[in-house]
Amino acid sequence: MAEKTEPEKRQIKFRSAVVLAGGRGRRMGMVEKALLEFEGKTIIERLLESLFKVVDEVILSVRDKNQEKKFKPMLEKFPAREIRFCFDTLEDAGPLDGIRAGLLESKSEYSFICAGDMPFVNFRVVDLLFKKAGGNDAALPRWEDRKFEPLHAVYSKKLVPEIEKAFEKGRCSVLTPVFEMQDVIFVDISEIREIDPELRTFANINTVEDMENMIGSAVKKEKG
Ligand SMILES: Nc1nc2c(ncn2[C@@H]2O[C@H](COP(=O)(O)OP(=O)(O)OP(=O)(O)O)[C@@H](O)[C@H]2O)c(=O)[nH]1
Ligand SMILES: [Mg+2]
Repeated sequence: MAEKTEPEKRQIKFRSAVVLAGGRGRRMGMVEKALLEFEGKTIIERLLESLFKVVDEVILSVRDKNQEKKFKPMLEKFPAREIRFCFDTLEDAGPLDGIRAGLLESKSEYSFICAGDMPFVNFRVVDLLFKKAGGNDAALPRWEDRKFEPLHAVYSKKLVPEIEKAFEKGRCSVLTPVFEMQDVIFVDISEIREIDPELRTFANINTVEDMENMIGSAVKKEKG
């Protein structure tokens, strides 16, 4: 994989987002995490409100029709927006199968892909990732210790054939196909920190404790 530092500037005109929601929420006791509510709003509503500031359509990547039914009522809050569902083809294969379904459903060459348990995704960071991805294969946030945020990144449809190859080899890790692409742009966390100093954009809710901490910090912010 070649690392590019100077991205070719090509503007992406139509932008899509794929929100992954097909997980089982095992660490939280099998709850529908995206539909968890705090301060009168669900995580998914917060996420969609932010995303629609910078994308033209959102695809909700769910397991199956049964799960779709649970999310349908929420769509009424976004009557003027283009929101569609896509469905997994494998059972419990994890986010990579949801990403494949989302990219295939997407009308755009480029999609921002994120987890549905991220209530504070920052639209300015999403905008930055789209700008970096234009003309390349992906824009992926990279931490100082070289860890990545593959579930908060922009990908082109070129990822789909790489996902197919990964599955053929029995690999389900999201990063496996990403690193097979040629032109992946890395966006250093320091650049994202300039937009979102506390990096709340990456916060995701995996446990009851995460949820309690998030509510606690929201209450503190209100008081302070
Ligand atoms: N479409 C789809 N999305 C998935 C699948 N597995 C996980 N995801 C989503 O990928 C994101 C990151 O996964 P996790 O944070 O581990 O969520 P989870 O799988 O529900 O939680 P745990 O069961 O506790 O690991 C979440 O938004 C999940 O909904 C899957 O098989 N299909
Ligand atoms: Mg998570």
